[in-house]
Amino acid sequence: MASSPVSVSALHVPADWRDFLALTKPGVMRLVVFTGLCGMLAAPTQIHPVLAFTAILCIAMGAGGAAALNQWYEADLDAKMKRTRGRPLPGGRMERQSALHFGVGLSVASVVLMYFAVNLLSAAILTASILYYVVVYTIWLKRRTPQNIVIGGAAGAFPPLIGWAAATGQVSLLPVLLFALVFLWTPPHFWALALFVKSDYANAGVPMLPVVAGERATRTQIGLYTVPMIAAGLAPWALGLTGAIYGVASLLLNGVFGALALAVMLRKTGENDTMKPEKRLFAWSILYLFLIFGALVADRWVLA
Ligand code: HEM
Ligand SMILES: CC(C)=CCC/C(C)=C/CC/C(C)=C/COP(=O)(O)OP(=O)(O)O
Repeated sequence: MASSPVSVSALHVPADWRDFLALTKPGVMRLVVFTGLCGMLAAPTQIHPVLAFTAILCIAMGAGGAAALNQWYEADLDAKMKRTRGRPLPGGRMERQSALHFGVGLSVASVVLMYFAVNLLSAAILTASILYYVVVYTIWLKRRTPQNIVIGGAAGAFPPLIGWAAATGQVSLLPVLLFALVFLWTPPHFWALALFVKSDYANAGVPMLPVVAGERATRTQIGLYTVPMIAAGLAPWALGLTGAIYGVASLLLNGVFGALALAVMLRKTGENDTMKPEKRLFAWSILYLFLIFGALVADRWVLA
């Protein structure tokens, strides 16, 4: 595996537990873990609480380990971006080797524990998502193509499938629709952010869509992905796989998402633009996913 060229500041402060925690990207991973938990709770079987806890712990460890490996590989990029230059590696608080050992250790432990404590299928999908994030997205696509997050984004869509597979030992239509929802949600989620941190990616030479194809094309793509995302969000209800709680929540949440995405799509950026609609869409994308997965679980448990 090729390692990336690194130019980080000289080590000055030794890493402590906070730096290892930061390597797991806890802000992003709480939603990843939440979608995994909801996938598990929406399944039509009741998993033993100890097994459920173990499976969620494994998803958190796997996602955290993959995030550490992502930062091990791209410490050079992180050092060039305002948003990421304070991370433990570019900040000079940790050796790359430590991040590598931590990332590999957590990832391997998560899969082994999932296999022995839960089941083969959930361990296999967890392995696929870790490899997908680290190898397909981080190492292969991120520096090469503006489609990096469309193809690579599948990594973040696996957790609901993992949760479902942990509870049932199999995969069916509903978790596949949840996979599709997160997969189609990722482009509007990320490109809304990329529009207002465009210069960071340009400085680091990362070919994100607004840098390579421009703002206009990015706004159009946000709109184009939002349409099938809304369809995937409504499908569990439209196909009769969920009840009225999910149906009503999904209509409302997708309606707001559609309106905010349309506002971003139709806009032209002016001088000294504060990018409020883009920031609003990005913030809403996160709340949206928490709420729609929460509604799925409420639907299953309240109407049960
Ligand atoms: C390739 C796909 C994705 C890319 C490139 C991406 C990129 C980003 C970036 C750059 C940020 C802002 C910086 C940060 O807090 O780290 C962010 C924030 C966030 N992302 Fe994503 N994201 C992707 C997929 C996902 C997925 C699948 C989830 C969850 C299911 C997710 C959940 C979040 C959350 C919760 C935040 C806010 C973090 C906080 O408040 O600290 N993202 N994303
Ligand atoms: C179970 C399992 C392995 C789940 C993986 C979850 C996953 C792939 C999440 C992707 C979200 C994420 C951290 C994107 C950041 O992109 P980036 O790395 O380009 O962001 P950066 O610029 O902040 O480093």
